[in-house]
Amino acid sequence: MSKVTVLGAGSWGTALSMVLCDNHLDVCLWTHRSEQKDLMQRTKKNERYLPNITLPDELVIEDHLEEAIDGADAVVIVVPTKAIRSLAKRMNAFLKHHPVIIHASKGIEPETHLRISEVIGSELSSYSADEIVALSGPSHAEEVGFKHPTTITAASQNKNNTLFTQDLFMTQYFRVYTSSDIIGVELGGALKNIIALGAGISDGLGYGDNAKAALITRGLAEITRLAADMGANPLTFNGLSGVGDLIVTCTSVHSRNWKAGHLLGQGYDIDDILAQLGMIVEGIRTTEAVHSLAKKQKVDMPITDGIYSAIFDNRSAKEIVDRLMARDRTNEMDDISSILSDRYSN
Ligand SMILES: NC(=O)C1=CN([C@@H]2O[C@H](COP(=O)(O)OP(=O)(O)OC[C@H]3O[C@@H](n4cnc5c(N)ncnc54)[C@H](O)[C@@H]3O)[C@@H](O)[C@H]2O)C=CC1
Ligand SMILES: O=C(CO)COP(=O)(O)O
Repeated sequence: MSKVTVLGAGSWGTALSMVLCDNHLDVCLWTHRSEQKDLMQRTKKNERYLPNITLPDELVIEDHLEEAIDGADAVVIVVPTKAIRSLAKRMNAFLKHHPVIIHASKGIEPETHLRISEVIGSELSSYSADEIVALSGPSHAEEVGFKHPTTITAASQNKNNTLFTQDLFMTQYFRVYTSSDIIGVELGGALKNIIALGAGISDGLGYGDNAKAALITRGLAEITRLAADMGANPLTFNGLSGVGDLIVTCTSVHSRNWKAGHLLGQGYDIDDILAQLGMIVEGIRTTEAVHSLAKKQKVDMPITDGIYSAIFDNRSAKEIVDRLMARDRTNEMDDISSILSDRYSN
């Protein structure tokens, strides 16, 4: 039986551990807080991050990193992206063997503009980013915890590792597709959080479905534009980790990014919002990263610019929407035509 270790006992790490347990794997869930380990062991619940779900008896909870990864055939990293680099650094000191490394976190490092697989690959001395697998798609932990049908994509340059990951996670209620476009899959998962903040802002301002559909559609156009510029296949954005994740995050009551945007739209202060939610809102850090990345790449991202102004320059949500609506007139298909002609002109 394969041993799979999940690093990060938040909502997503816990839900993914349960999927792996359903596949009768030997699953170890690691938390960096010993009090959380004790509580989860005692109550068989992860009350703070995934309430109302009972953890399987066979799930092993661990708080020692070295013991958690010892002998694992696969290690699944699911911590907030701000903790990825330091965790990978710690892992590097303990890794004596070569498990398949999978990550399910969604973001971009603001200081380097690196994707998560690139950050992990840069810290693990015996790995390259090309062999890391990203698992990403429309998948709220709360629904996976209830075993509601969910689809997701496992992406890597290493085909064997994507197929291995598909085997590990595929269950009756959790369907895993594979892809070789890890750039598109990782960027889709990261960038949709910015647009979800925007969808929340729009709802918080009391605007309706027309405004939200506009944000989702024009948001898709601008995140596809940046991703294609970074080397992604634009068609990946028609898939689960593109439009699929955009829809679920912009429209679901479970989304922390949507919730944070909703409160911003209602006029609350960002620090108060984060304290109130008590869970990671990746879109904030990703907005910071993408604001500077888009400037560097000279890619036009008006919605991202607006969200950045609302969060980091204290501009009112209403002013941001007015500014977006008053932009120069344009042809709807201009950007997608130029992406396709750049990609297929040679
Ligand atoms: N919650 C969800 O439905 C989904 C989340 N994700 C992604 O998964 C990643 C993790 O998110 P969640 O589990 O939702 O977060 P969460 O906010 O539910 O939990 C975060 C967890 O990370 C732990 N943590 C914080 N700093 C840490 C550190 N330095 N070292 C180790 N552990 C640390 C916390 O103790 C907590 O257990 C994020 O990048 C998120 O975008 C992806 C898909 C679905
Ligand atoms: O990525 C997610 C669903 O696919 C989770 O989104 P939130 O982080 O906004 O809750």
